[in-house]
Amino acid sequence: MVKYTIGVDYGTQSGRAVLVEVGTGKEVATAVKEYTHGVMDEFLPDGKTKLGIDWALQHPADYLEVLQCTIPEVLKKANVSPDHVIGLGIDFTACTVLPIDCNGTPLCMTAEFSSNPHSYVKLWKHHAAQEEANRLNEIAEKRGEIFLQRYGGKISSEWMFPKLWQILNEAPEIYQAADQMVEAADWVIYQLTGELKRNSCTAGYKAIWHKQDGYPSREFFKALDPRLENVVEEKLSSTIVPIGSKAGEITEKAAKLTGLCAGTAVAVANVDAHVSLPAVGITEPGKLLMIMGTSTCHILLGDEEKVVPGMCGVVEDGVIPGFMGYEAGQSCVGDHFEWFTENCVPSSYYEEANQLGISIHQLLTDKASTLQVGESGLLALDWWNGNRSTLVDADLTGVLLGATLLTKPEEIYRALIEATAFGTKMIVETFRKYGVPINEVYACGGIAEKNAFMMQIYSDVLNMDVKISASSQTPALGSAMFGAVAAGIERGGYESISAAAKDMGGVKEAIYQPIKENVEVYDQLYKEYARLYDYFGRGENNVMKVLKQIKSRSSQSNKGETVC
Ligand SMILES: Nc1ncnc2c1ncn2[C@@H]1O[C@H](COP(=O)(O)OP(=O)(O)O)[C@@H](O)[C@H]1O
Ligand SMILES: O=C(CO)[C@@H](O)[C@@H](O)COP(=O)(O)O
Repeated sequence: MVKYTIGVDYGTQSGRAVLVEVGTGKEVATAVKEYTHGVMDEFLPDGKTKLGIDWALQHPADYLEVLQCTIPEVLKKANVSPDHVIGLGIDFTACTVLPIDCNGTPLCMTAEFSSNPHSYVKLWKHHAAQEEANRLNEIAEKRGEIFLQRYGGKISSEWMFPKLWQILNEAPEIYQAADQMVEAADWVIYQLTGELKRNSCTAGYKAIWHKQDGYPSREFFKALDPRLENVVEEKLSSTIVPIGSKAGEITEKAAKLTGLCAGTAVAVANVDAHVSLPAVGITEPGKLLMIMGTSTCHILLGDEEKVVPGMCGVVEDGVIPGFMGYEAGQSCVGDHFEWFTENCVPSSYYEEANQLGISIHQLLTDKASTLQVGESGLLALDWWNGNRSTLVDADLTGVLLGATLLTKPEEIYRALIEATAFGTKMIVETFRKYGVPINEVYACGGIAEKNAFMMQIYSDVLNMDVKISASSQTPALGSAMFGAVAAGIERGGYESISAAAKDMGGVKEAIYQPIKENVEVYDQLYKEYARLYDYFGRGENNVMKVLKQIKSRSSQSNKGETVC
């Protein structure tokens, strides 16, 4: 009898489920659910409570809706009975964190706190804790905290402790009322199995947890703020469980929600980027995977723990047990293009796209692909949502250089694509410079799937072959594979994620290869990009931060509305 496993991938805008055949990795059915509340970056669901600059929230009810809609849909589409499904795995954006009470209820879903913005899920790209991150980094550096090295020298404002500290500073009542602060990934597993177990991947990459040393010391937290001295015991106390293990089984309640059988094995939660590595078949060092969507994450295995400036983190067993897992990232990739299409493209382009029956992205890509490398005279810095690696600074902003009265939308679109490719090259060069080899490059995610022209640019800029994941739902496939590992051999699954990767992961046959003439021009453009990167990013010209301060002051004095 054929067995199946399900993976659910929680992205920035939607959640997707895929039903996969165990053994072959064949994706039998997929279903997507856009989040009902989307990303809340201006107002709470009441439409009145205004959010501050750089806020980004989600609503946890949307996560349950994903389970409720997509799992029955894939079972129905594939005509598969739930008792043929042996396991379930999920992956999530991270650090995406929420306060819950002692029953596991999110504080934003209680009458008392539903109009308090700090009670909601702080999405990975919530960047309003930069001040806390700056203070944390200063204090950690002064105290010579060695954990800083494992995070490239800086803790990002996207990660757990800056976000918790922001809650404590701005809404101490929420901090007090929270029984636990949890990654959304772990909260969903809690809803499925009835047990709160924290996964070692988010704990390691996002919450400064180390397999041997645990969390930073009480003294460190006390030095940040005396109220944080016992943050670990008070707010993060539940068990940390290694990825690749079983979290529990579907409860009766979760069976009603999902249509799965009670008792189905559920894997410990994982992160969307990290879970993708085995799904493209990577189980060894030297192979960099770019997970390209709203943002890009770069995941790489290594044999040794090296200190690489500006990486997001190196975590033992963080991706595949037995290896060091490295992460780096760019906070703004697809978001960059979305912003551009929503704000800077004339209606005539939309009309043309409509007439041709293609998306605006496709139209701009088609037009951009007729240009020669360097023809537009434009160069951009890809910091529309800050810089995650290698500068770790959410206060950096975008730059477009070289525009004239003749500049066309497709030229800017292309410059934005190139900027993201240059940003990736900077990351690749930094890893290599600090002793972490990168010999091959792979890509997956929405963009790797949808935009061939962009992938060719990456190959040209990196001057390397780029291989593409065989799956169009790579994170979900990776999660499904972890689901099969949670089920174990006795239920028809796998003993390890490496064994599952051999059978179920892989890449497409077609490979993007660098085009020599393009490589030469891109080398010149990259030199200029690297100069701008240092100039604006390493303190030579702090104009971006000055502008941000002025913006913040002006917007606060502008209105009488509640601004959080
Ligand atoms: N053809 C395209 N080329 C480049 N970017 C695209 C294209 N189509 C959509 N995008 C961008 O891809 C992003 C969504 O990526 P996807 O991988 O589907 O989701 P997520 O990041 O939520 O997992 C959006 O930011 C969107 O602007
Ligand atoms: O930061 C991480 C993983 O560490 C991602 O979850 C985050 O960049 C969001 O990913 P997406 O762009 O939504 O795929």
